[in-house]
Amino acid sequence: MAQKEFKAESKRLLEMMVNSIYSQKEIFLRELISNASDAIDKMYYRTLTDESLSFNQDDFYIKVTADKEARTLTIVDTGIGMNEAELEENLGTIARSGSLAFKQQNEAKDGHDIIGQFGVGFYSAFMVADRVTVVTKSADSSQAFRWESNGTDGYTIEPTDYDAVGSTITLHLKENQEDAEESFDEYLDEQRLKQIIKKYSDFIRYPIKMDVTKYEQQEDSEETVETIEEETINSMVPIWRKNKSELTDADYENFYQEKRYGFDKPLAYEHIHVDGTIRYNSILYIPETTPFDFYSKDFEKGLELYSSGVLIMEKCPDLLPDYFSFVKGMVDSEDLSLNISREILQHDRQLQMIAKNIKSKIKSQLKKMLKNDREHYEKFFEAFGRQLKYGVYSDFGQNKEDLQDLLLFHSSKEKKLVSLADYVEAMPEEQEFIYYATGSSIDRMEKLPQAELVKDKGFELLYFTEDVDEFAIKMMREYQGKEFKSIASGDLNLESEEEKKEAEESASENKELFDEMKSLLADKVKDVRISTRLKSHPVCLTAEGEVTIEMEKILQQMPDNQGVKADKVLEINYSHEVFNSLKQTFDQDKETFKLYTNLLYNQALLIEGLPIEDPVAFTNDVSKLMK
Ligand SMILES: Nc1ncnc2c1ncn2[C@@H]1O[C@H](COP(=O)(O)OP(=O)(O)OP(=O)(O)O)[C@@H](O)[C@H]1O
Repeated sequence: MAQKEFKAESKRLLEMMVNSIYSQKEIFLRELISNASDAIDKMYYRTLTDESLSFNQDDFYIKVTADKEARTLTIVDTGIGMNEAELEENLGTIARSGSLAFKQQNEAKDGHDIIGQFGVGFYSAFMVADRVTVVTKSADSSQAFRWESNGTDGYTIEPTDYDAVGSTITLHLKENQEDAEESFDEYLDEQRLKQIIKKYSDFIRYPIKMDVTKYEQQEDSEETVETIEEETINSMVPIWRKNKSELTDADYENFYQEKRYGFDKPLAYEHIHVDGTIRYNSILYIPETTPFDFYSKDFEKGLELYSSGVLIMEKCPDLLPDYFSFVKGMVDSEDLSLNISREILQHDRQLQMIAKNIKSKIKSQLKKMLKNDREHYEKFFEAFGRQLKYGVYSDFGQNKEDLQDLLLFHSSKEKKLVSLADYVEAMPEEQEFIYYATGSSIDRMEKLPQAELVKDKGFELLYFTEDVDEFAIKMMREYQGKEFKSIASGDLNLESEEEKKEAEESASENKELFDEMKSLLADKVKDVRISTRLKSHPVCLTAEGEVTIEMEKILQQMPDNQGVKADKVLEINYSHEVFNSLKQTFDQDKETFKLYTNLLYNQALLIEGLPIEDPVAFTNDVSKLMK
């Protein structure tokens, strides 16, 4: 029989698994039971919806058997099974292609325990076993197959005999290691197995059976008689049907992990029972960390959808708006039909009502967290805040009202994240606008010449570091009647009447000078004018109109870049001594005036983080100054 190699990625993951010193090896059982339960879910659904199949509740179960002599642990399920191609596909490779890269990346950072951060799945069996055998027959095939592997040299697949549809996974447990204080015997121990099943898999909806030893005292003698009885170990009541008061944080955490909603811990959860015009139970989770593929096109949002306890869809996208796509969890409703197709489901009124209800629950949960548990909220926002900002921006801003109070931005004054409500509340009476700066880092924005005057007035500035920030804010236009104002565009309205008059006078006095500069920079800027926003710096670039310089930078990087440009304005600080030199050269030395104009323009580009069009010419210009 030919031995097949694991795919390269799987091989590396297996090595990690086999050599793992991960402390909680017991979770392998949770993973295998969870797979068994998923397989039964599929079979259960099929027998309920296919009239040619007969339905018998007792047909659906998982059985765990330990054989001390053979040192094997067996997990039998009556699920949907796998055919040869599925065996190959599912157990010879790893489904999620990006996952290994992510694991490796994080392994370096976090050391050995990283394996525990992932849904280790089927391969976790190799943490405790040195050989794993899977015998399985698919519901769609008359031939059964046997897959076997020692976890290192690849695997074999061969046809075999197996009566029923379903799978049997046999783990040949590793030898105990004397020096490593590791004993794999514990996974043969009845009590220990019961304890692990109770701990992690109590809410599995199908019976998890075990042959349990019972001791019975004989009536008329001292002797006890040992009998073996099959017992269901788990309580089987799905967690979502239980009362919140019966459940602990650990129960919700276990469910999250058992369901592999994420590889981390949930940051927050919400258990919802609704019993009115719509009826449903739901458990929703906010993960602690951003899934590695979250901001990629491969990420699929959605909640598990059950109809009266039967799983009908693994990821129902219609239950979550895009901006809450990070939410994980499930919904179970009696009001949905089992046979509903994906297309019809989308238009189902009940489902739409549930989705609406869930949306508002998530929103209020987040608001509550923001108000009562800022530390957690900031953690959440760090992981998923960008998605909320996209939410404000997308769909032509129709969700901005829903989301605006969930946003946080860095504040120049507070040196931490503030909400828009915090900002507005702290605004001095005379402050008209919500000021913001955009840039690649806070450090850079702190030093922006345009920021000086705003800060000098005692006004707070919001620092936007993410591409989406300014687009989102432009969509909002205002918050609580206060307009957003970029410090690098338009009129900031900061100067007093007197200052305004002075600036106007200087502008008309120096009209020719500015006209000359403008014509020298004709293809580069739309205007050159006196600045009312500068204090200690001689120049800056600003933008007129809707597109700011930062937006131009972002739009230029987009694949479908349509060459959108900001209308740039070179602003000159007329109180700066550089302006006096400029005036002098304008009157006496046109060549130097041209040189200064170019230098000032290029300085302004540098401050904005924009590339200098001709760096050689620029350095030549600087050299000329030194002569
Ligand atoms: N007992 C089983 N019966 C039928 N199919 C199974 C069984 N166990 C595993 N599989 C199949 O093998 C696949 C791989 O399982 P594995 O546990 O490695 O990952 P997963 O469950 O898909 O995802 P995760 O990475 O979240 O664990 C499953 O998706 C399923 O299709």
